[in-house]
Amino acid sequence: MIEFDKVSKIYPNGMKALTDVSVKIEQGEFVAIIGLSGSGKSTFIRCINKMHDIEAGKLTVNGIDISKLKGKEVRSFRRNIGMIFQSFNLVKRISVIRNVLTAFVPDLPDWRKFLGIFPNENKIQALEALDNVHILDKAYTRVDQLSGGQQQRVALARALAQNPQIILADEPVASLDPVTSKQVMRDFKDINQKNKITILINIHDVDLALEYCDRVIGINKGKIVYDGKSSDITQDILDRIYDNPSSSAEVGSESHAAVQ
Ligand SMILES: Nc1ncnc2c1ncn2[C@@H]1O[C@H](COP(=O)(O)OP(=O)(O)OP(=O)(O)O)[C@@H](O)[C@H]1O
Repeated sequence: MIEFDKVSKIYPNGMKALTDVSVKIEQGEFVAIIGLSGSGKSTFIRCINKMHDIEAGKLTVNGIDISKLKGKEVRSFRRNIGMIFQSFNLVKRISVIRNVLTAFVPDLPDWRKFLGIFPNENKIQALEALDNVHILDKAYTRVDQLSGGQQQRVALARALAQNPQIILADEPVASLDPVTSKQVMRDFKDINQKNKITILINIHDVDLALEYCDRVIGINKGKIVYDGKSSDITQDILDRIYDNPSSSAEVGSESHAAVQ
């Protein structure tokens, strides 16, 4: 379980990005974090894997108070958390499988790291992860020959190969076209249901959030203003989350309806 208890995050420049945030996320949930640009969505998910330290409150992950973790403990804690970025964060000039294999590097003895030789067991795990996201046929293709959607699937396979309990995804579909975005969201959903991995996604596309995620957390100026089922979201709730509702925040707005 991930538990925020009155968590506040203040950046060194004095910007209060999260204020008194309290929320619990159970193992196996699929949660969308929505809100205006700058509302604190990335900060929220990045605090969970300690990419950002918190200034007040308590943040526990599976009972561990993460503020207390140091050095090696942080690295081993992060092994349980896969991170996906909008920009994929892959090494473009090497093959898909080698990118996925990087998930195993921290556990390799130095001689293997030095020679870049992975045990067969790791190769099988990497291929299984690629199969899980329906991209096994691209295992030996160079990443720079793949489309954006395929690259995001490789990033997802790399996260899966870590065998994580939690996946944090920071705007994973923001740079993808609408059709590919849906495919990638479906992959997240499959993984969530099949492997019972907790998935938290920051997402700007409200329709995608409502279609694929079970729970929505709405953040406005660093505070949670909605936390509930996707199916309970109404236009009034979206207006509260987005202050000044724009077309992008409307459920089934024309721009999104066009892609369905
Ligand atoms: N490293 C930083 N130093 C100072 N302020 C920061 C830093 N990172 C984020 N902020 C500020 O904290 C607030 C929350 O930022 P955050 O990136 O969490 O928002 P967001 O909702 O993810 O935005 P977006 O949707 O644009 O990615 C913003 O006002 C932002 O300018």
